[in-house]
Amino acid sequence: MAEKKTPRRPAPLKAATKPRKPARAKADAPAGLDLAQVRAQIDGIDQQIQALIAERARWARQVGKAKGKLAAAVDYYRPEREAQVLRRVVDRNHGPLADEVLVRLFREVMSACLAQQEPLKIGYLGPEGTFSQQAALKHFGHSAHGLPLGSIEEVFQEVAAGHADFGVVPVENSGQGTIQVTLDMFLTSPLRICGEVELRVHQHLLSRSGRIEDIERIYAHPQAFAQAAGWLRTHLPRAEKIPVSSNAEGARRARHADDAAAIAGESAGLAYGLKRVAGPIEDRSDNTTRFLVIGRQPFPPSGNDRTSLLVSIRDRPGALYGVLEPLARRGISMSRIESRPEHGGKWQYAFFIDVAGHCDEAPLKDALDEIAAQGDALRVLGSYPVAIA
Ligand SMILES: O=C(O)C(=O)C[C@]1(C(=O)O)C=C[C@@H](O)C=C1
Repeated sequence: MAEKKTPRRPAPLKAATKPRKPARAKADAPAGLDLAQVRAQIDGIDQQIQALIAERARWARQVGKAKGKLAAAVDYYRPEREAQVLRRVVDRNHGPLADEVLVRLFREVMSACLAQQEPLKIGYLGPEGTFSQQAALKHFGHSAHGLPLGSIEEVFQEVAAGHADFGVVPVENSGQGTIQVTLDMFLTSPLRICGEVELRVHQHLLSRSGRIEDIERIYAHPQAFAQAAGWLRTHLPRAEKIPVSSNAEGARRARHADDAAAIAGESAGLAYGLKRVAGPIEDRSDNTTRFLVIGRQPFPPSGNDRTSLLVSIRDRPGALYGVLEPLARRGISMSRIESRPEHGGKWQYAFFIDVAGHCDEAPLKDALDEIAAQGDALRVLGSYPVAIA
């Protein structure tokens, strides 16, 4: 039986001594081969790839055994290790496939290897076809089991209750800024951030008939209306805009009438049988949404990490300076700072701060100790690998 085979010892990694991304690793296949000969080459390579994937899967099982008896699938998941594997994939890549294509393939391989224990359960803002679902698949691969949920709050609740192993929630969009409900959930939730996902977001106008002249009302999430505001002003200035809880929910509603349309991703169009009227229609071509992976436990450093902090500051002169100065003095770069009103008191603010590094490693660890000693309430929301491709 395939499962009983003992995996062979792997050859040492050659990548360590290899210069980074030389112009071309191998010559192209010889010219002048006919179709059958080229396909024979591909068949041979497929056979090798398949054998190697099977061998890798057997080693991944061995890793599972080496971790000892663990209670659940979530205990086998190692985001820091996955990030290291994927960074090596990017470092080794000489083309012709793009880094993000190879990363996607290797994520799927790891997703399948991990699912041998038991698939991870991932909560996200549903229904089927949302960008949150795409982000969850991008990060955890198709072997994970998706749980579409009704709201961002519900994603937090289901992860906290242990019904989902992890959740994927949007936190900011490159054009529209913060998704405030997500940040506000961290004010009361004990959950940790254990990953981030960046997703290029392309919005499309979708409808049952596919004809722009039929459209009198448009369903979409308020963020999608904002991302496509310029296009809508030019092309459909009189259409009624109806906000809904997610773009996929808009697509679900728009499938029932010819005079309705939705703004959503192509996957929502496919899920609900809608035609594309126009797209992409986002005003900014680099439209990207950043998602956070939320879970119940912290993870060790991966070698290139980011840390999200939540600081509640007592009102005094220079209070924010006192938090930022220990970071700046150690040369720790800050990628984001955001203030939100605290639930506890009027005119009290909490600061969400993203910095480079892992909270268990110098120099960030020392800076955090110094900030905590000043008496401000400091919580590490999580240290996690910087998003890859
Ligand atoms: O290295 C591990 O700890 C594994 O379990 C193996 C593996 C992999 O397929 O490479 C699978 C799942 C983990 O999330 C990380 C890596």
